[in-house]
Amino acid sequence: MALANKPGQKPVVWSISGSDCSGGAGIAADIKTGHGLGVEVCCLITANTVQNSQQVLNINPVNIDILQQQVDILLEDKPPGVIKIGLVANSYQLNWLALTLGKLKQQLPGLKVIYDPVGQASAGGVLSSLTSRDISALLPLVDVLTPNLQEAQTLTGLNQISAAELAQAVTRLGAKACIIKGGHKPGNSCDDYCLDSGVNYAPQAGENGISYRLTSPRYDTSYSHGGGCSFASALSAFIAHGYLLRDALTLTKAFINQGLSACQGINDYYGAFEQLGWPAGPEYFPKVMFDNGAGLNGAFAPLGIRRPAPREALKPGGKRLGLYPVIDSLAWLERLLPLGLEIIQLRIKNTEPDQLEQMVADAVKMARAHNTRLFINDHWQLAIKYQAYGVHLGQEDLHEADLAQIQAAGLRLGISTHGCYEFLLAQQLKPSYLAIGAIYDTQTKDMTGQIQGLENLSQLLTLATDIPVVAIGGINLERAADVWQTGVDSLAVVTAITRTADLEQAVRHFRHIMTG
Ligand SMILES: Cc1ncc(COP(=O)(O)OP(=O)(O)O)c(N)n1
Ligand SMILES: Cc1nc(C(=O)O)sc1CCOP(=O)(O)O
Ligand SMILES: [Mg+2]
Repeated sequence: MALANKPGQKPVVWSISGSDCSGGAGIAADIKTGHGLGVEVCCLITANTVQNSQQVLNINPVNIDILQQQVDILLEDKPPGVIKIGLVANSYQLNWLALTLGKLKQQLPGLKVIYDPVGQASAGGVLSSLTSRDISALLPLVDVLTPNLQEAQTLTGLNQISAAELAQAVTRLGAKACIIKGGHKPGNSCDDYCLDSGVNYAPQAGENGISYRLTSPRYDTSYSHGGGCSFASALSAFIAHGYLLRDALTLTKAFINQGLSACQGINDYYGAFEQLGWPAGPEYFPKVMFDNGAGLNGAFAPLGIRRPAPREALKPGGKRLGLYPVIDSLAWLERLLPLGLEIIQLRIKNTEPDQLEQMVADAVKMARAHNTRLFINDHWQLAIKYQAYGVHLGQEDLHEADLAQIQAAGLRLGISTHGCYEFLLAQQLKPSYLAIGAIYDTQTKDMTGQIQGLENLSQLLTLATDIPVVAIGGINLERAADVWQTGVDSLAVVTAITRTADLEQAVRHFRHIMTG
């Protein structure tokens, strides 16, 4: 996805919410957040509220005729990528909104709707008299609902159940995804729980979607008026930029943590949340809670320079790994091994089990004879059986493979990631390398919705630790220098090797780029 921050290229978010005259919440929060995150915010104001840090005096709903005129005129030249809904002040507005969203969704097929069900001001005071029954009429049109724990309980009428069960109850009411925010729950950490039943393309999502928890330490500050609105508007902005929900939420949490951290320790004045723009440091990013039952404590072995020493130093002398061909046959291996590459992957798809086993056995023997590090894609049991140098696993495989067994057998592990959510998740397993893809569109595999681009790759590299990073997807000789200059440790390629007319020359050119 491209981060279109330049004027004229900004994604458009419509904010349908109330004005807060004290400046912290509602439309004010949405505009400040949108400005910081490179989206254009169009404002459809539902109410002109009278409030300060202590109380809400009046709501003053806006007539739906005015809202309808605004929809009509904006559709002419600023159609939305995302609609963010905040305060819906009365049932007229709610009914109008349900009708209007239904029409807009038909007219604009990619449109996403994010709804932050604002009922109460954080200073105290009721902002909307709508009942949960009223609100539930809107939910089938909502892609992501962002209630806090209390709002989710009110909406579903369910108490004393976990965030996971609450999120399920909310999605049963019609919302495609639900994020239960943990900001108001006491404790040292702040956990947000997400159930995504299919808002975005997510290859590992099962029938019931994916669920996860993002956790961060709690920031001690009451300087957070408008934090809830800013959360939903940041999420809207990231989704408008084209991020998958899981990445948009991870970035949103980092955005919120960054704002709260700027006011850490300030508790004597009830001020507005600080919208500081794009998250600028790894310290603001949450931990992605993940459990595949492997119970791993340690790290996988680093990428030693040559077999067979099992625990050699990571990238000795700071040497980057360079070219990483990903091939599917012994014939390719035979041609590549004499060229003295540091690392090769055998990626075999759709081959009969006996033939597959023989191929893995032979490949391991051949690579060992050339002291080349051979990773086996997918087939981790065979990799262990024949003592390959390493295993490469995709995100889906992480839930099925026995990582503890791979680690105990002394094999290295490489993991594919596609965005900050997967990157942070995989980083916790301390693999031998992390792959990021797809950098560009690729002919080799359907990577719809997961193209990172150089900008996103560079941002992900700011989250990297000392684990080497491999870039993959659409990399060829013309693009190699740009990708290499981001600072990745390796370029993994399929077609740039397998479709070249002159293999030796292609390898030589790649090497030249990577030493330059
Ligand atoms: C270096 C590298 N990065 C990513 C991949 C993709 O692996 P995976 O997600 O397991 O998908 P398939 O390759 O199995 O289609 C890779 N193979 N190598
Ligand atoms: C196998 C694979 N995995 C990717 C990922 O992003 O995880 S992209 C990809 C295809 C790489 O092939 P080529 O170099 O021909 O574009
Ligand atoms: Mg795989």
